[in-house]
Amino acid sequence: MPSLAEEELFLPSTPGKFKDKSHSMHRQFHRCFASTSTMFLWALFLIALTATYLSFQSFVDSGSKYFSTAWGGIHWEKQVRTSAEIHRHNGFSVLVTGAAGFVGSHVSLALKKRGDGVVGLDNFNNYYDPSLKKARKNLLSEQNIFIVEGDVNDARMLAKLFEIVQFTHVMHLAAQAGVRYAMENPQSYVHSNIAGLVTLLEACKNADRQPAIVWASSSSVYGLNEKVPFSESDRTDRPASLYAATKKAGEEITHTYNHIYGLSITGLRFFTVYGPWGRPDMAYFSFTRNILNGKPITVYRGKNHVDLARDFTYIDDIVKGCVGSLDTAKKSTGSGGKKRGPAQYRIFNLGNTSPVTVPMMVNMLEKHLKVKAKKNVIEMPGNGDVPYTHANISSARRELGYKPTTDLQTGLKKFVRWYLSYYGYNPGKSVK
Ligand SMILES: O=C(O)[C@H]1O[C@H](OP(=O)(O)OP(=O)(O)OC[C@H]2O[C@@H](n3ccc(=O)[nH]c3=O)[C@H](O)[C@@H]2O)[C@H](O)[C@@H](O)[C@H]1O
Repeated sequence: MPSLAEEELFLPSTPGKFKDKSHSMHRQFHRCFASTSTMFLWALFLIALTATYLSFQSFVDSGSKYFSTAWGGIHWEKQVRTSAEIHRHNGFSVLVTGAAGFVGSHVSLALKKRGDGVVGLDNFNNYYDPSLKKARKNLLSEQNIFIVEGDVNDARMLAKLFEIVQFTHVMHLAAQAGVRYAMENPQSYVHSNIAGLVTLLEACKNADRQPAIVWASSSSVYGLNEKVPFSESDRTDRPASLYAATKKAGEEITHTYNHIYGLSITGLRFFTVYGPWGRPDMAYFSFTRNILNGKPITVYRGKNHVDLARDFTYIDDIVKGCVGSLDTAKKSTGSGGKKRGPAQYRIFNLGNTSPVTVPMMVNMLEKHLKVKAKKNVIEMPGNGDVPYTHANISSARRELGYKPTTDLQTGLKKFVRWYLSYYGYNPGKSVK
């Protein structure tokens, strides 16, 4: 029997009307039944809702599988195969990720020129003007280098590429670059530099002939290290930006894949790479644009009015370092996900070994552009920047034959010449 309190709960809300007890119990049963079935229906509804949400999530997560029609098909496979063809004795077939990027496009052209097979991969994202990436793509296409449009997070697409081509090497340059942008869009760094790296390493480790991997780390891993010049054995456990932290994480992640699966790994710590076809987000590039447009530039300065300095490194020198790394990389030892012996693991600084202050760099630009800059000098905001970089390159010199030959003055002259030929002297034209 229901208690009074329970009974009261089921009393009709309309007061003043008499109901006999059996009638009331019958109604209670009905109400009880009705409420149980309502709850059941609600539960069903919630389950259906959760299932719909989860399947939508996985649909979105594997977005490129469903949204991208940019890869696959007989014609696409033929383009990949043709692009990967080797045209020299003992040549390589290299998958270059980030091939429509600054360093990626230069490295791809250098490899193709000497007869290696090159297949590019790029997601053409809009971190900076995608039309510049398309222009680089056209440049590569003129040299018969095909760039697959896709993301390194797309495991199915990578598996397909490895099924079509037995890559001897992977030059992994796809990344979310930029030190300060990490505060605006932290997730993009995790997506490309961590998740994307792992997806790529998984594909490499599963390949039946595992490729040797050379990939782009960064000088930013030295973070708050004060010992100069920076040597590969220096501390790298105090990153100053999320960008640096993801690159440092990349070094640890590649180490585990080397250790567990026998992948041959070479990590290259690039020092502020600049030159023709460069990245519009970098200071030398955006300063050039602003100076030509008569707009002010913001020059950061360190504590106590100390100028910031960078070991600016010219693109052609970096390309030589990349190619030298590929040439000296030993084979991976595993196959199909199984390690068969210890594999090579290396890290090199690729810098210029002669830091130049940012105001000096601006002076050089003014000279080449023949225009005076309008400078706003402000104290460096706490946005991930480090005051000074300087590479010790003795390891790269010894093991890769790396020897930078272009000083900043000469390199900026070449950059300005390219900039003017590409954009024209066109004040008012905006470059993203
Ligand atoms: O070696 C690296 O690992 C990194 O190099 C590059 O980073 P950075 O060395 O920071 O280059 P970059 O932005 O050109 O700033 C140059 C200088 O100008 C100063 N700077 C910058 C912007 C500005 O508006 N004003 C200014 O003074 C700024 O404070 C700095 O002192 C790559 O972008 C990065 O992807 C990564 O590869």
